[in-house]
Amino acid sequence: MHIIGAGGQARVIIDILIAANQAIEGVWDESTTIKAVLNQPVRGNLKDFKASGLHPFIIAIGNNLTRKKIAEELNVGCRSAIHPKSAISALASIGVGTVVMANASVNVGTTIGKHVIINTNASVDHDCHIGDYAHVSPQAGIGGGVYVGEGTHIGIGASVKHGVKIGKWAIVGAGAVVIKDVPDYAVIVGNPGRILKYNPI
Ligand SMILES: CC(=O)SCCNC(=O)CCNC(=O)[C@H](O)C(C)(C)COP(=O)(O)OP(=O)(O)OC[C@H]1O[C@@H](n2cnc3c(N)ncnc32)[C@H](O)[C@@H]1OP(=O)(O)O
Repeated sequence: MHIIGAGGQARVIIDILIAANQAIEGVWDESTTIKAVLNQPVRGNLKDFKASGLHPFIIAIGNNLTRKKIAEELNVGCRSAIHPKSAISALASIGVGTVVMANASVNVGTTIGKHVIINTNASVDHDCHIGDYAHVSPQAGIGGGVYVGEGTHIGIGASVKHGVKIGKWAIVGAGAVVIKDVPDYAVIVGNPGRILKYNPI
């Protein structure tokens, strides 16, 4: 697998691939100063990678919008990375380019989109929909039947009540407790969650 990105997300994904006994072929990043990540050499930038035609690859970029932009440029040959110690229902689906980290759980009937991050210890319960390019942070808990729109970031330790609908490109702040629907682009903090502002992207 080729890794696009050479930051913290790349380190985590390389660790997952090692745990899953998958070979790492190289890392690709715009930085000219980072030469290697966890002993994996940086072989070139995104343009070099595109020109190489190499695959499969995974986009190891934490920023949801940047991940989307790169995914739209490199749309063939992408794979997901699933930690062997995650618990994914056989009746759930995981999209291409999605990362599921250690001790995360995805329950029955849930659909996870493409290029999503389900971070360490996150719990996504039954019959949820997690949109493309979303990120469910460590220790976040998503109840049954929750809808999360494209590009939305659920912050670390946040809780989302069952049945809630969260719009696209929203941010649920660290530790927030979401008990009612959240509009597109809203930034939610606190318990109960309230709108702090709107995400300007
Ligand atoms: C492996 C990993 O690391 S995964 C990444 C995990 N990271 C996260 O989950 C981060 C999630 N992001 C947050 O919680 C952020 O604080 C955000 C997006 C909610 C707000 O960020 P900013 O827009 O920079 O807000 P800022 O820090 O300026 O705070 C604005 C106000 O909101 C309050 N606030 C910010 N975040 C929170 C929060 N999570 N809960 C409660 N209040 C908050 C601040 O105290 C401040 O209040 P004040 O005006 O009364 O002083």
